[in-house]
Amino acid sequence: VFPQAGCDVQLSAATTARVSFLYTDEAPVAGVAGQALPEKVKIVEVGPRDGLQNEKTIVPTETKIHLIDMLSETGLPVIEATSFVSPKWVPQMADQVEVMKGICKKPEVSYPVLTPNLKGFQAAVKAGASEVAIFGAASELFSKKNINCSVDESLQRFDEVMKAAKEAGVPVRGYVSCVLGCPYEGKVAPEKVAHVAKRLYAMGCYEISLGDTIGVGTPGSMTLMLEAVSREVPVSALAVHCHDTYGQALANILTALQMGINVVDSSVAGLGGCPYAQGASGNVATEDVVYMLHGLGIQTGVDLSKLMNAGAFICRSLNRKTNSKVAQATCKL
Ligand SMILES: CC(C)(COP(=O)([O-])OP(=O)([O-])OC[C@H]1O[C@@H](n2cnc3c(N)ncnc32)[C@H](O)[C@@H]1OP(=O)([O-])[O-])[C@@H](O)C(=O)NCCC(=O)NCCSC(=O)C[C@@](C)(O)CC(=O)[O-]
Repeated sequence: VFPQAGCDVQLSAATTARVSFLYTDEAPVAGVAGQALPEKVKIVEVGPRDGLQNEKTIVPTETKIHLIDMLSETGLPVIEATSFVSPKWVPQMADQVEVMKGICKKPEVSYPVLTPNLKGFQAAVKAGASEVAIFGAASELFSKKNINCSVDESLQRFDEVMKAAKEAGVPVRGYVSCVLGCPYEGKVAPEKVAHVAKRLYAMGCYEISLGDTIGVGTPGSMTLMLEAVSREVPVSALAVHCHDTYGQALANILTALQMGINVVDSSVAGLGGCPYAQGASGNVATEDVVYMLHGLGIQTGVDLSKLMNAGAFICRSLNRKTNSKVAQATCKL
């Protein structure tokens, strides 16, 4: 029977034997169709922020803290913890200070937070954040809806954040949303994405995460977009951030890996969606990304079993089913 709200993955010995292939990272495959793949991939877990920001009911702060603490035990190197945005715009993130102060930070894990402007940056640093992310868009209308300013105005605001971050020695990641489509403008030209990515990189962002905010991309559009962006920003500084609305996220990620990208954003249990992109489903599930990468013989450092327990915990807490295919399959075995 499929449980209503996730399932616990404390497997019996017999079941473990049947599903042990799920946990191996010793698969021999080094490439697909002759394409070189990276040996290691850095996974940026965005569940506590991107995953929860769209929840209609306010998730208790203790639940958020417990989720982050569970994720910290999985071997994930980066866990985006919360965002320092206006509580009027995203009420779910209003407890950002309590979350930052409540989590047990592990020295080997980074806990970046979103900061749309200088006010957010200053509050984040005060709350103990040692890494932040700024978030722009390749689409004018999305920029307006999401952060209430044009793309150019947003870049000016980010410049202020970058200057303050440089002074404080805080590394900054940059997001570009709507890289493969916009909920308000439709198709987005790869050149627009490349332009914003280039500006963020030139400002000093150490990594640019390319967001398929509404999950409409395919390996074809992903290839064209990455070709354009990689003419302006080194591939080694790019990450992909795929929502799975059309079920294309894993295929798109594999395409990105084949093009030399080795940083992938994902969300435990596939939680999430963007409050300013109606109908977009969550990020690709971290469990599914880890399963695919380990199956390709690519190291992530992530313990899939512990990750699935974190996914089961948050699904139980939110009283919903997991969106991870791997977690669903394991529950059925
Ligand atoms: C950017 C603003 C603040 C502009 O919002 P605004 O209304 O234009 O800002 P403002 O400067 O005019 O200020 C209005 C009020 O907000 C306050 N304020 C101003 N800044 C802050 C701040 N940092 N923290 C707390 N409060 C703030 C400010 O103090 C003032 O308060 P009041 O005087 O009315 O009481 C607003 O639009 C906002 O918070 N937007 C956040 C939207 C958001 O979080 N979206 C989701 C994240 S992006 C995403 O999910 C995509 C991504 C990253 O995952 C990648 C992908 O999938 O594509």
